[in-house]
Amino acid sequence: MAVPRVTMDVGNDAVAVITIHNPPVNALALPILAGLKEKFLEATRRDDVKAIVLTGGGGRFSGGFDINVFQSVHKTGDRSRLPDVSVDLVVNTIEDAKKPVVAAVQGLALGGGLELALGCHARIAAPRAQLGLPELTLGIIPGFGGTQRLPRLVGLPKAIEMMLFSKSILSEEGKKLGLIDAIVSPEELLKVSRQWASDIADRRKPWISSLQRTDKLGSLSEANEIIKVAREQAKRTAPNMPQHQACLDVIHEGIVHGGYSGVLKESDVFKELVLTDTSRGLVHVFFAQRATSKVPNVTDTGLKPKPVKKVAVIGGGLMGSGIATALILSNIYVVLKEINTDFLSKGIKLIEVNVQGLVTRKKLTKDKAEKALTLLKGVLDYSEFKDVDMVIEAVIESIPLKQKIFSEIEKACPPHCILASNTSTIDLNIIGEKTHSQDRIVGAHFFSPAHVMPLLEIVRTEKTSAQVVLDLMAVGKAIKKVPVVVGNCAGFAVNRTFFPYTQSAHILVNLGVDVFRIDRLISSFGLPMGPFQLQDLAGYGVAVAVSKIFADAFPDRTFRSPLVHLLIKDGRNGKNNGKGYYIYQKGSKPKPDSSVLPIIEEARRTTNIMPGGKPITITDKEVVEMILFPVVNEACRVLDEGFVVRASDLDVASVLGMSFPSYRGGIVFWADTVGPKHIYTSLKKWTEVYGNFFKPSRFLEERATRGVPLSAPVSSTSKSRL
Ligand SMILES: C[C@H](O)CC(=O)SCCNC(=O)CCNC(=O)[C@H](O)C(C)(C)COP(=O)(O)OP(=O)(O)OC[C@H]1O[C@@H](n2cnc3c(N)ncnc32)[C@H](O)[C@@H]1OP(=O)(O)O
Repeated sequence: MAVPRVTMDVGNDAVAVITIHNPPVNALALPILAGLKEKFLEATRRDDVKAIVLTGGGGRFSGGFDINVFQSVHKTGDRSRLPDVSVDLVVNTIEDAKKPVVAAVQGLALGGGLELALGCHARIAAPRAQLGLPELTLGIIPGFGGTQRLPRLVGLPKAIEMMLFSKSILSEEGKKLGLIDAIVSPEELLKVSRQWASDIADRRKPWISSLQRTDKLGSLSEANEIIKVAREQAKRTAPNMPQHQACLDVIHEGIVHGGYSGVLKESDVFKELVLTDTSRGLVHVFFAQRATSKVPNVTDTGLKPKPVKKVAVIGGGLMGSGIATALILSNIYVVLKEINTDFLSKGIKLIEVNVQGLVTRKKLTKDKAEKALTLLKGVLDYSEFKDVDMVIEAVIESIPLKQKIFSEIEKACPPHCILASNTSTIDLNIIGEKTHSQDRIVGAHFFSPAHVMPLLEIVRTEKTSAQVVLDLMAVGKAIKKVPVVVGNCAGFAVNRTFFPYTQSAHILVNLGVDVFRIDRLISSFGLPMGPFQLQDLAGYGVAVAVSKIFADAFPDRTFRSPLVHLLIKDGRNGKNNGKGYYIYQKGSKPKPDSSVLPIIEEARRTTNIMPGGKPITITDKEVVEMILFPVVNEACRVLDEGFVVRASDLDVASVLGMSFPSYRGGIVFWADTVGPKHIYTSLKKWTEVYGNFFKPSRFLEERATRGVPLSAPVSSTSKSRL
């Protein structure tokens, strides 16, 4: 691995080009920051240098401060590892240098990388360079002066949008906003930047310190109003995260007391936020997500992914149409197969609606939408399957139907074709039982809506070949999903881990706890909605089918709640027919439906589990724990039985597939934050009172007793299914 370094070359034009070399993204590791200081001081000292250009090697300016440093601060609690860069390097050494500095930006300038460029006296960029301050996604705020300089260059509303929503822009937009001074081709970038720096030194171009500017800030009252609106919005969109309000506090400081005062406050707040649980969770998710692309015996074997250009999707329902949408949006040719013209046109219509929805929400241009739809072809037979590289079956969860389809596609497709199923629960060995192609059979489990949700759970059986897994991972990345490779068991890793979630919610209701209170508490914890609203959204058919599969697979820990059947008997089917636990009316938010209460009473009478026939008294915290600890318990079994490569894969899957709050780091990380011992003793106590559903797993018991985190690697004696 190349050693991170900073180089300096001084040309005949008396311009020193200082270059950051730290592949792949030129992260600002501590030696890089030290190297920058040293080279800037040297350039300032040398008489043969009149101006400086700062750039990054390998076609990228910089992906920002080295996030590994945050991780080591999280492990040690030692904040002194965070360097004092903002004042010492950016203000004193770069912005206040006696020689002008120009940033030559290409590829990307993110976080601390962009902040270095903001401290320069001009910025020249190559086309389509990505510029942004995504620090809030790591639970912190920009810490190298970005909260002060960005508003001064692009105005307060745009700067707040870029920081609070971590929204990056391209250099073309940056030019329009005044963030970038000129856009030139990559070949010309250094030449023009050197000339620009020379021109500033010779006073042919203005020498501007961003921190001193106030022309784009507007009046104090305007600024106050903008910040107030942003605060209200952040309260709604990021209620459990401190960094949003903190960022606005720091921006406000700079508006009221000047940029330098803002920089000082920013530096303090940045360091405080690094040690919050939010930052710990988000930094963990950042690395955990990247770790999912490393799969032992697959990505370390020297195999290369084979191109997948044409995919057949079988079934044009909600899932099939979503999957087809995701594929065509990434330029993959799709054949959609249905059993009759009526279903086929419905499937195609759903895809068109999906694509149009993205255009309406401004996530896709009209041109790209039209181009994507030209890649779709609807068919009623297998004749188009003769040259497909992959089939994704997405029909209803019926074993005989899936077995029939797999026998047919084995004959209809070329021998290299990947045979994937989007089943969310059925054992893949059973699906492929009637074929001779077990090595090509794999699960491609998308989450609904498939063109929006980022997770792709790749289910590998003992027979699936490494090449097939690798190819599917590559397809997943090509369609902008995060592929997580898991083993083959009932519900696979994600649905299996989360099956106790709805179950425990039903136990609580049958113990006398109010459904709407449960939903409110789970939403406040950070999931987008509670278990009952989620059940309404999915429709009760799904709830019945899924609970049957888990009841068969795990009868010892299944709670049979009569509630859903009673709701169906009452003519309810959740959001589908507008009536569930909530009432759904077009254009308004779901309203709790009090007429559901007698049905709940009936369920309670049937189960009769309330101690002494009276509703239990329980705190808000206990409600959340009684719903989530059984999920942690199941996660422990999934880890113990070796169905995921590493614990952090379950964290990523829970965040991207189940919308578990990323700022809590994912299900296992959160459990370790809460403490295995507390989880174990709580489950044990509930088992005594409420039965075996809560019984702690062997893995949890052992780790809690030995004081080992749940995320610590599973011992090599355990059986890995991967
Ligand atoms: C003081 C400052 O204000 C604080 C900061 O600057 S905090 C940092 C702000 N910057 C960011 O948040 C950017 C984070 N990085 C990214 O979003 C993306 O990595 C990227 C857009 C730069 C590149 O994406 P992509 O090309 O898909 O590559 P990706 O797989 O993500 O990253 C490549 C490698 O670089 C590493 N990396 C990326 N950015 C990094 C960073 N800022 N620090 C350390 N490592 C980083 C990744 O961990 C990965 O390592 P691996 O190969 O060992 O898994």
